[in-house]
Amino acid sequence: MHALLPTTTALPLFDVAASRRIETRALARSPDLMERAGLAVAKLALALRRGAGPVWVACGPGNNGGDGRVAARRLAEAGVPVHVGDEPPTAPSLAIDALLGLGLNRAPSAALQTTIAAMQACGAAILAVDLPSGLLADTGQPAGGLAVQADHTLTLLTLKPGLFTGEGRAHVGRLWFDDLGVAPDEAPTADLLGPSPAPARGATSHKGSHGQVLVVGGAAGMQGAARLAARAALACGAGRVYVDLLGLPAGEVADAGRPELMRGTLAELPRAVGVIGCGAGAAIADRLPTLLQRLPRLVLDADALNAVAASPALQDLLRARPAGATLLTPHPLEAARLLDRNTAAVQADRLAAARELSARLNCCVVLKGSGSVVASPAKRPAICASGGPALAIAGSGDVLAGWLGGLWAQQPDADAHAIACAAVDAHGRAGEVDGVLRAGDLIERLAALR
Ligand SMILES: NC(=O)C1=CN([C@@H]2O[C@H](COP(=O)(O)OP(=O)(O)OC[C@H]3O[C@@H](n4cnc5c(N)ncnc54)[C@H](O)[C@@H]3O)[C@@H](O)[C@H]2O)[C@@H](O)CC1
Ligand SMILES: Nc1ncnc2c1ncn2[C@@H]1O[C@H](COP(=O)(O)OP(=O)(O)O)[C@@H](O)[C@H]1O
Repeated sequence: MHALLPTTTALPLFDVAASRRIETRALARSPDLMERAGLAVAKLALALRRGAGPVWVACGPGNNGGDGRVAARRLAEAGVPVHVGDEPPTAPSLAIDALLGLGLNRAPSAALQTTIAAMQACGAAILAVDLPSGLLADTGQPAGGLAVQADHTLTLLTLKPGLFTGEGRAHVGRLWFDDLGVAPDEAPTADLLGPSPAPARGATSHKGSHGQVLVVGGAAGMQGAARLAARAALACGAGRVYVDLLGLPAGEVADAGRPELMRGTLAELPRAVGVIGCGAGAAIADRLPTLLQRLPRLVLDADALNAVAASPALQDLLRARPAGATLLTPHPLEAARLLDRNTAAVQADRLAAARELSARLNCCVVLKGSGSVVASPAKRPAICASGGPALAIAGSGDVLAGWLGGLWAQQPDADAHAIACAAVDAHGRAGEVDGVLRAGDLIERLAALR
């Protein structure tokens, strides 16, 4: 058993169906899995309980409750006062949520809701067994809108996608993992991202070795977005970064605060990585057909995505591009527009939405938000484990778009999926601070962690 985050390596994720298959095969070899699960819960409970009061174990009707009952027995054997039941004891030293795990298949019943509310109000920390009760393991959504908000979750046997995306991070608290001694024996449903190495910079390299980025955006009044993207690409290590600012005459300086940035256009830079759409406004729609047909590698964000959503012709152009050459970075509302549905429907199953969009448009898709999802046609999707609410700021998406472009410029042989996985993880790690960041500070943190 160990605390899981931050992870230093990529890890496999398994949805409910895959977890059940792995569990079934493991049970045939080792029928004592529930004993192991309960023992692991008891050990963690011993470390987490505060004070001399009883450990309250709330057990549900299935095997999740079975884990809880084993944990209660083990704690009692260790001399700890234990209370098993739906109502809290006086002054509990810890509450163990063993109501519902993988078997959750509907909104918690009224009786379970009462127990969940009592647990939430009992004054002790909550340790959830496998999953916070009420949280759907595949999507990270609370079934029927209600799920335990745990202080700790000890997940068992497999890591499930819903612990990391959707509302998962708001419910799991600190995440612990015990594989119960079982090595997964099938391919994962998705990968949990770990850090990727920064692109190498050879001793004799020069700026021409590190690629070019062309940021197209910045309509009148929105130049900041394009400049943030350009500054991020520069900080990432791209050799030369140019901006085509739609709202500024060509002779005007690219960015007075960053003299390293240059003005440029598609005609001058036919091999650059395009970062298109940051602060671009509606004018980008007319530019997109040429950009989509000419630039070999493209990152589309913000207004470029809205233009694509509104135009079947642009969608056809996207589909016609080679595999691995295009990266889309929608937030949930932009993804909803692209999929012609509402934001809640996208959030209800983020993995599925990202996969569907990537298949429809033949692109790598980064569906942003807590637990960003990276999906590409014919590839296993990935979920970002890093990041937090400090990233919920204006311009943080522009910084991501620029970082993606900067990374891709330096790694011309990498496909969109690999670039997306590396950049999204780095962006998240740079955003792990208390309080809030400003987008400019985020760029500096990204550069420092590079
Ligand atoms: N089978 C095994 O040996 C192992 C099972 N494990 C545990 O078993 C859990 C899965 O067990 P189960 O498949 O029995 O599933 P659960 O215990 O999660 O829940 C299934 C039961 O809850 C009921 N239920 C589902 N949703 C409900 C709702 N919203 N309101 C009220 N009742 C609801 C179902 O009708 C069923 O009776 C895992 O999460 C894990 O904790 C682990 O111990 C690992 C080994
Ligand atoms: N609570 C959060 N946890 C993790 N990442 C977050 C959170 N809120 C925002 N982010 C990340 O911050 C970025 C915000 O992008 P976006 O919504 O496009 O912002 P903007 O348009 O202001 O640049 C995305 O990469 C998103 O995943």
